[in-house]
Amino acid sequence: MSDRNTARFVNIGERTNVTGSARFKKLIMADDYATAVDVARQQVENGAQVIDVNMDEGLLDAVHAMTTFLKLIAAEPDIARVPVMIDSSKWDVIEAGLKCVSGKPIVNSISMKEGEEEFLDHARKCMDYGAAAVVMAFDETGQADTKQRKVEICTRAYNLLTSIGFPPEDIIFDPNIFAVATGIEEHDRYGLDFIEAVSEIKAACPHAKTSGGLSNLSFSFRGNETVRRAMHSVFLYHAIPAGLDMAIVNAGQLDIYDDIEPALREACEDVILCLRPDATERLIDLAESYKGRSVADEKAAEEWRGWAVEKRLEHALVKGIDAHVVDDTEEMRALTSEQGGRPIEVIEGPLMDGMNVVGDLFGSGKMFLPQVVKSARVMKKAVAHLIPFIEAEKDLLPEAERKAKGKVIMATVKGDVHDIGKNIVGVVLQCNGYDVVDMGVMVPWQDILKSANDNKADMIGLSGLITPSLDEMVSVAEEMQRAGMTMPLLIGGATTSKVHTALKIDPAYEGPVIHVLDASRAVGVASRLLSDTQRDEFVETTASDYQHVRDVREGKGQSALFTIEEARANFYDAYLSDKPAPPLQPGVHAFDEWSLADLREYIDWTPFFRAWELHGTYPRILDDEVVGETARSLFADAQQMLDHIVEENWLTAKGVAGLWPCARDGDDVTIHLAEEEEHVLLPFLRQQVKKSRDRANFCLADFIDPAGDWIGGFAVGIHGIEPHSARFQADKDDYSDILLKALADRFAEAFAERLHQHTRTDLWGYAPNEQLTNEALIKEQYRGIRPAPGYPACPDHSLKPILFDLLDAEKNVGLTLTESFAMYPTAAVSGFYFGHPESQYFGVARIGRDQLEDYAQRRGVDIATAERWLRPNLD
Ligand SMILES: C[S@@+](CC[C@H](N)C(=O)[O-])C[C@H]1O[C@@H](n2cnc3c(N)ncnc32)[C@H](O)[C@@H]1O
Repeated sequence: MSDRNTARFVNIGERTNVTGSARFKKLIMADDYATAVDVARQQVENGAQVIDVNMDEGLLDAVHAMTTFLKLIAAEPDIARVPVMIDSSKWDVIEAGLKCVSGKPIVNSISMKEGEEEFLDHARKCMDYGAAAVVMAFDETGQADTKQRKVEICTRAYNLLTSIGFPPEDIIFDPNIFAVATGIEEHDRYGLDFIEAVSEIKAACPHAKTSGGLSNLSFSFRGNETVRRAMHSVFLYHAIPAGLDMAIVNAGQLDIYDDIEPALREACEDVILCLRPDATERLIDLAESYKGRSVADEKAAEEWRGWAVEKRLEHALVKGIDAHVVDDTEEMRALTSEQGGRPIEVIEGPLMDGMNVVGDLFGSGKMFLPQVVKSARVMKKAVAHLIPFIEAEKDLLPEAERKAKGKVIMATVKGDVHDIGKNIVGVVLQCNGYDVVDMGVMVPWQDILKSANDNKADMIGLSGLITPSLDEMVSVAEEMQRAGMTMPLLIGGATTSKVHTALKIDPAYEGPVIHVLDASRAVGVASRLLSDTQRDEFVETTASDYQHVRDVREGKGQSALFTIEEARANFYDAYLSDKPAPPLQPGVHAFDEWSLADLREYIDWTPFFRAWELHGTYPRILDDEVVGETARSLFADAQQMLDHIVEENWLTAKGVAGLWPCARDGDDVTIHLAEEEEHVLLPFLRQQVKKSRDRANFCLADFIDPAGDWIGGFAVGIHGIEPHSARFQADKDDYSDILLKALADRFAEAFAERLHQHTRTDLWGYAPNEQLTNEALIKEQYRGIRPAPGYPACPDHSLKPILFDLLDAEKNVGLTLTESFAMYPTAAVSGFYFGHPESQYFGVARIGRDQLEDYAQRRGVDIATAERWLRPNLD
């Protein structure tokens, strides 16, 4: 905003509002009032002259929260010097608040929504407390949207209020700021109508003031802070001279009008003042180039655009900025051509030089994965621009091919659908000059071997996330051996390990086998394998390292096991009188479309950063000295994509939860499906490793009463990523594609958390009054557990078909299982619910031959099948 405007304009701080600030909400929900008071203090320090306080949140006792908070800030002289705006849609909360404020309060808000009588009743109460009141332009028929309605309603309210002696200087009209640039034509005049209405209201209602909630205006640009700030400043620049006295704003976030980039300022002005029919489109187009940029970035941005084209390309690659890369690549190509050069030289010269800088920074730990993936996106866009030129030249110069450092076949093995890790490694290799043939997911060994031969590949990289994939990788190695291949085999993915690679995969194949710990090691491994000078030594060192792992394992012997009978005798003796009461709502409950906006609040962000190989706990990671900057930028991009996902309904969250009567029968839990007179057996495994006397040999069945009890199950899945993923891939945008997949995974986990909570409070209802913050949920500070098949307490993935049948998960959630029991869509979670207060997670670990045979018999399968299912728990 301009300096000339600020003098008499009043900023109302908006951060002490649980509906508008996730952080403030978190603090209040966690009863952390001390930090919440600091939020108010910061608002005042940042220039807020009034602070708006809102505690309208379904799970909160808003009266209690409002009174507690107001009393606390009343005791802080540096905060209490500014008036408080008590903001609630509930009158009892407002009245409770009025009782706690010592200075002049402001009520936000009253209106004629419920008719004149209630309006005047509330107005009289405000007068009793000496409070000013925000009067919304809202009447019995709804909110005022046009200028005419705004003026009409406010004038009518003014006449009513002054007729009962309400002081006109205590009236603050809020004629509703609505979102503009939404793409809906009727919204085009919203900004202008507000500004013009303010001017007319001020003329018609002497001494009354006007206000508005500014953040609505720019709602269409959520996540794009630069554009939002510019819109707000431009809006105020015009609304204040028209008579706007105050607005609810983030006081620390207003730009100086004259400092806004002229093109952006003009585009905002066109939208807000409705100056041209294509104003929205123009602003949206322009907004693209401001995405994810801070004000400091922008200043830097202007500077680098003046550099020489080679430097600009390098800068774009290192910073991952794709906004101008096609123009710059074209400029470079034209320049090269003028000097008699060929288009391929643009790749081999400046683009590869830039990527080498990226590679060096990544290799030396000065750059991190998300940035590298962004750089790769820039590179791909540049290369895509050059390809037609290179191809057009091919007839003339058939040898004009890019010389790759090597060719790598990448695949997620048969039965597995997870590909985030594989995609990240693929991108990292590509941007370091390797040709990557990405075969996708669920690839059978036959196809992998064929593609390796057809493409004359230099190596194969296998990826997998679930434990059955480990076996599949052994099969690929065996088949490569049988086919007489010699190329290196790279192994990666969450459940893979150096030990498993050394013990199981390496012995199956005589060629080099290398476990790649994470994407940051992939380039180092690939380059050493292809280096004339380093290869032999690297292969030998790794092989002897793996031999050493095998020797140690051999010499160490294995932990002693109880017999299965001894282990059962040492079961965990839960205090069964504490078992949960029967559910309030037994049976199966399907949820077709759980609100994504609700799930967003339940996201656990720490694993999100881990997926991008940024290690640290959220939110501290954002301030981490080393990775903080990258984490913040990645997080901002994630928020921006989340805004789109939620507002434009990109994804659908489907879930199902079931609660069934059951009883423990040895290590089985028998579920009684009453209506069908049918029994379903859930066979669990028991720890067999010898324990000292006071430690039990756990089995999940131990948490269930043999005399009768209840157990639950759930499955959730996130649908709908495909069209968006395809769009990103078509746009050569791996960064957004990986981001989307990682966010879909986050939604699945958040849904599992949310549904478990709903089960405890409502469906099962054994914890009806539970009120935990998201942090407490993530720390599992609730009663009960939700063990997932494939995880250590129930490691057998083959329990999933049983669970899916009970829940009818295919129909209710649209989930299917691969032959290795991986769930599809990939962003999915399933598991059991145990409600006993002593139920806990543990690891089954190694089991004996006796339990294997017993388990095979209980499941009604042959030993070989049981062996396949339980392989990770055998020797
Ligand atoms: C993998 S984390 C996921 C939650 C995390 N907040 C997230 O968003 O990614 C925790 C879940 O894994 C499963 N889990 C963890 N340890 C387990 C164990 N020992 N046995 C069975 N399931 C386990 C449970 O389903 C638990 O809720």
